[in-house]
Amino acid sequence: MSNAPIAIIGTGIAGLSAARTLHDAGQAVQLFDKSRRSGGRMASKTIGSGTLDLGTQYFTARDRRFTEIVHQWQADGWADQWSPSLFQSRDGQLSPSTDEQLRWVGTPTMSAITQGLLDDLPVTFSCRITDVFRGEEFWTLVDATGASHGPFSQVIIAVPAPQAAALLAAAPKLAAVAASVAMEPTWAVALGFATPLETSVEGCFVRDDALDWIARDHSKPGRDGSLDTWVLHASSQWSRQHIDLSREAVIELLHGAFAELIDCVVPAPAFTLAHRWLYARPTQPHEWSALADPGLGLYACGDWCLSGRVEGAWLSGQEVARKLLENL
Ligand SMILES: Cc1cc2nc3c(=O)[nH]c(=O)nc-3n(C[C@H](O)[C@H](O)[C@H](O)COP(=O)(O)OP(=O)(O)OC[C@H]3O[C@@H](n4cnc5c(N)ncnc54)[C@H](O)[C@@H]3O)c2cc1C
Ligand SMILES: NC(=O)c1ccc[n+]([C@@H]2O[C@H](COP(=O)([O-])OP(=O)(O)OC[C@H]3O[C@@H](n4cnc5c(N)ncnc54)[C@H](O)[C@@H]3O)[C@@H](O)[C@H]2O)c1
Repeated sequence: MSNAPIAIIGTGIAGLSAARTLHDAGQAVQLFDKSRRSGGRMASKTIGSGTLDLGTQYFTARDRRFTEIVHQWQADGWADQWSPSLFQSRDGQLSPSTDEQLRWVGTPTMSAITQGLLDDLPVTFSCRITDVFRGEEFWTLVDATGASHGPFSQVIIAVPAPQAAALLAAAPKLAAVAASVAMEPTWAVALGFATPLETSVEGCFVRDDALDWIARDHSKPGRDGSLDTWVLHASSQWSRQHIDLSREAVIELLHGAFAELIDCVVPAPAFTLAHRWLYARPTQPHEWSALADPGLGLYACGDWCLSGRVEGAWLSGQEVARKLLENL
């Protein structure tokens, strides 16, 4: 057995779930991410004095193992329950839609969870891995600048399926599985109002043309900042149809749809932002848990291996760590 560390590509919840478990089992890990910080689709955006959750809005916990870890995160101060005043909108009709479901958010921002998991594990940010190849004994990673990283004993790829497919070239069967997963885009828009909107809506499931979900970000626990902030998510279909639209045009259209939907006057926002998530969610859930070629030492995990939600991504990371440890 070699002393070379295990490389993990991706510091979203799946990669970090695996990293933490491997580290706790005494394995050395080295993480890489193309972004400047951890979180992936659970990342939060800093806007002036506050922050916004532009991707994941909340998460639910149905699996016992995930429920236990979420309670641990709550005890650590990284997560808390969010009980928004919930509505739904169908055919332009807004109506209350309360339920009993427990919903969780990171505190004070969604990214607090991945930051907590990352802690002081070794990580290289702003490093897009473009090639993963195996020599006689060890793995080497190559980044977009052409620089090499290694040697590594094993590699875990924890990125969205279409990006994972290219990095799994050394294991064609795994690459083919990843390549078979279609992922849908989501346009996200944030609006900040200087004066709070006069509505009791804090979250709304929408089934109209453009929008899919709206949330009063400011209503989540631990959020500060002076603006009344809202996040709007377009439906997969609308996002696909408007995939190449400019940010300004997307803000204008979704702001218009929001103003039509909400039951109050919507003044001009003091702040706007648009973000395009190209690989927001798999078109359907899968039951792979994680992909593994133990002989080679190449593994893959991510939300696309399970439910396409935070819970599925975390469970997939657990499963990849379990498989890897089992094969050491
Ligand atoms: C708009 C939106 C709303 C959502 N809402 C919810 C919700 O309300 N509830 C819920 O449960 N889930 C929601 N989700 C889904 C949830 O965010 C994901 O299921 C989960 O965060 C996926 O985690 P992951 O670790 O698998 O992938 P990611 O979070 O995508 O992490 C992958 C990481 O890999 C990095 N990366 C990619 N390619 C490379 C490369 N070549 N080299 C280096 N790094 C690379 C990326 O920068 C990223 O940090 C939402 C997603 C989006 C986009
Ligand atoms: N936009 C994206 O890219 C993206 C990606 C992944 C997940 N998501 C969203 O994340 C959420 C996570 O799913 P979950 O199962 O953890 O959460 P959940 O149980 O709250 O919601 C699941 C789905 O059930 C319906 N629903 C739930 N409560 C409702 C209510 N009170 N009134 C009306 N409809 C209600 C909605 O259609 C909702 O999408 C979903 O809403 C999903 O659409 C979005």
